[in-house]
Amino acid sequence: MTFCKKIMVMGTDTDVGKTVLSLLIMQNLTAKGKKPFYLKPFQTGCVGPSDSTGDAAFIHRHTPGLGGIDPAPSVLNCHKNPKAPWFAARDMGQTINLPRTMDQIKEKESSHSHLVIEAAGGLLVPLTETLTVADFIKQSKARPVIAARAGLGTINHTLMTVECLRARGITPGGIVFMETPQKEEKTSKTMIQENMEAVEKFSNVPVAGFVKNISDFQNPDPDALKIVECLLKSCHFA
Ligand SMILES: Nc1ncnc2c1ncn2[C@@H]1O[C@H](COP(=O)(O)OP(=O)(O)OP(=O)(O)O)[C@@H](O)[C@H]1O
Ligand SMILES: C[C@H](N)[C@H](N)CCCCCC(=O)O
Ligand SMILES: [Mg+2]
Repeated sequence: MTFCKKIMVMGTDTDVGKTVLSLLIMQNLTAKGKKPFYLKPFQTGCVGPSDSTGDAAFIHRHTPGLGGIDPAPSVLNCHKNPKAPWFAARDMGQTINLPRTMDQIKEKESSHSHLVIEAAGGLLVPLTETLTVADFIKQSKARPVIAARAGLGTINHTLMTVECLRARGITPGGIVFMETPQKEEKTSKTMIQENMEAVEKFSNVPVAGFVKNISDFQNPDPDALKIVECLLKSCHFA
């Protein structure tokens, strides 16, 4: 596998921890003296590109050196309603222009050493009436890593995501399980281990680990940073 300067943080669903995983990757690279650029090409539920509640603002708030910098250049398509990009754009009388978005990404690529790109929702979420997030990932040529929920149901969703990528000729670089705040009872350690075992065995994609609940995003647990280091190594991102 060749070294890669573009990583695509994708997920098994919306709300599975893609932004938190992107943050950990940004923090890892920044700590190594690199100057990564975060991109959120399709942000829905977006009041404006500088929106303080958006994913890009979250990344900026918690990445050393980015606090106070306007996150707007990270957001390439901003649509108000919190739904699939196809419909969020359509509600505003617009259509997502994928070729233009790809050009914008290429431009960022030429001016930054590392890009951390966060996809939208899960793999088959529509961007337009004919294109999905999977088409975007394929065209981006970025190395995909998968954020997955840690709890019950994740084996099926994660394995389907891997199959779906492979069916399109896309090779996933690694998987990280995230402890997202859940209303239901906390998932037991045993079940999390079983989930990781099943996914690794049936998918043959390296599982970097399980990121426990982070209480301070400015200072994540050293274990979380170790998992990200292992992920970046396994997918040859440097
Ligand atoms: N390891 C973790 N520790 C603490 N909170 C987490 C963790 N992972 C995710 N979360 C929280 O879970 C929620 C969903 O995570 P996140 O925003 O990263 O999901 P997402 O996949 O990026 O969603 P979207 O599809 O909207 O971009 C957020 O409130 C986030 O802060
Ligand atoms: C609004 C949300 N946070 C995401 N950005 C968009 C998620 C779209 C999910 C569509 C679906 O899978 O049904
Ligand atoms: Mg997000």
